[in-house]
Amino acid sequence: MVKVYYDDSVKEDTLKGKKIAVIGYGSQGHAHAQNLRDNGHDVIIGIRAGKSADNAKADQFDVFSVAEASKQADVVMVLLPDENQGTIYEAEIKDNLEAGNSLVFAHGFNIHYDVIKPAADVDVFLVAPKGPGHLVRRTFVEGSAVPCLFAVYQDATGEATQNALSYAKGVGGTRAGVIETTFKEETETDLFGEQAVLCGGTTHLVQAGFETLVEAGYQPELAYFEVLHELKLIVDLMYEGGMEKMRNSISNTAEYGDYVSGPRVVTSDVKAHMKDVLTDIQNGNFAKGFIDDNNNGFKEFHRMRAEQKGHQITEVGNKLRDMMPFIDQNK
Ligand SMILES: NC(=O)C1=CN([C@@H]2O[C@H](COP(=O)(O)OP(=O)(O)OC[C@H]3O[C@@H](n4cnc5c(N)ncnc54)[C@H](OP(=O)(O)O)[C@@H]3O)[C@@H](O)[C@H]2O)C=CC1
Ligand SMILES: CC[C@](O)(C(C)=O)C(=O)O
Ligand SMILES: [Mg+2]
Ligand SMILES: [Mg+2]
Repeated sequence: MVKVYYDDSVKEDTLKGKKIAVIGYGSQGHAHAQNLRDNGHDVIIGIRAGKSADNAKADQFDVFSVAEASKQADVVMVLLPDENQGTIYEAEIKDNLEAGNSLVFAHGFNIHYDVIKPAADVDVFLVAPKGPGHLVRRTFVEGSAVPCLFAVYQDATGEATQNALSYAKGVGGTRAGVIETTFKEETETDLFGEQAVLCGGTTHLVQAGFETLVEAGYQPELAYFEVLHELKLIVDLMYEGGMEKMRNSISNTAEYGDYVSGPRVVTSDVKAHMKDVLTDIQNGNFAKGFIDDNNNGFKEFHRMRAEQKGHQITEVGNKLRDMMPFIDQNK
């Protein structure tokens, strides 16, 4: 049985009194920095000039360049885009780490795929929230939390595990549960989850459902409510009580249709394709494609982003959400 760490399991808050530099103030950065500070940690921000830096200053943080923050800190948490971490680490972080410092990540990508090769005298660990950064902050403020994973890649001081747990507690993760993993397992499962189910799988399932209804002559607005808006309400029930609670709340008609038609849509072919996706993650093909495209100015990424934005579901959704003031699109 896996050990799950909760607040009570982390007796030694070893990072209290140490200086933590959060590098980057985007989705994860703003949440880690604010949650850690609210839990009594000493946090500074390392960031370039621009919107994120302005946000960090507006949130009353001391803001420095990436190099200066890395130099001042005992713990350097790298919350930059994965595709830029290698370059910024070489230019601004590497030479500012001292023996015994901690180099920390929220995703194992750059260590696992050998982009960043840290010096042997620093601790290297990850604390990876299993949820979007804005929800890491929102749930923390509401009194709950997003669960986290932690993993130790390199333990130079002998204190890396305790420090990782102290960090996980600082961002609120131990309120919900924190599980130990490895950089390999975190990287591969996170990439698989976001590609096959959480993001890629879900968006393309929703779009296919929307297109099927619209192409059959049904109203696009109705199709949006049916396959996108209501998805949240269904997933909320699964979040609260698993598939059982959701199936208990829907009609018998819907539950019967779930069993009869679900497997007609998500066929054994789909699982075979999922296995292909996992293989490309495990053998490094996905990482190579992502890194190569970034080196090529992200041409393919920007083409796909523009194509998706042009889909009819975007326009219909924007119009319908504008009519629902209780949905705060800027939250
Ligand atoms: N998004 C998420 O919810 C999750 C992310 N992660 C991981 O967390 C890490 C951060 O991802 P995420 O929060 O999405 O990243 P974001 O893109 O939201 O934020 C990146 C931050 O890095 C800053 N930045 C970019 N380039 C530079 C630079 N050259 N110098 C200094 N600062 C720079 C950006 O500032 P600017 O405004 O100036 O561009 C921004 O503040 C990644 O490893 C990711 O895999 C893990 C779990 C979930
Ligand atoms: C699901 C996407 C994610 O892995 C996350 C929010 O956990 C990410 O990389 O943003
Ligand atoms: Mg994730
Ligand atoms: Mg991810």
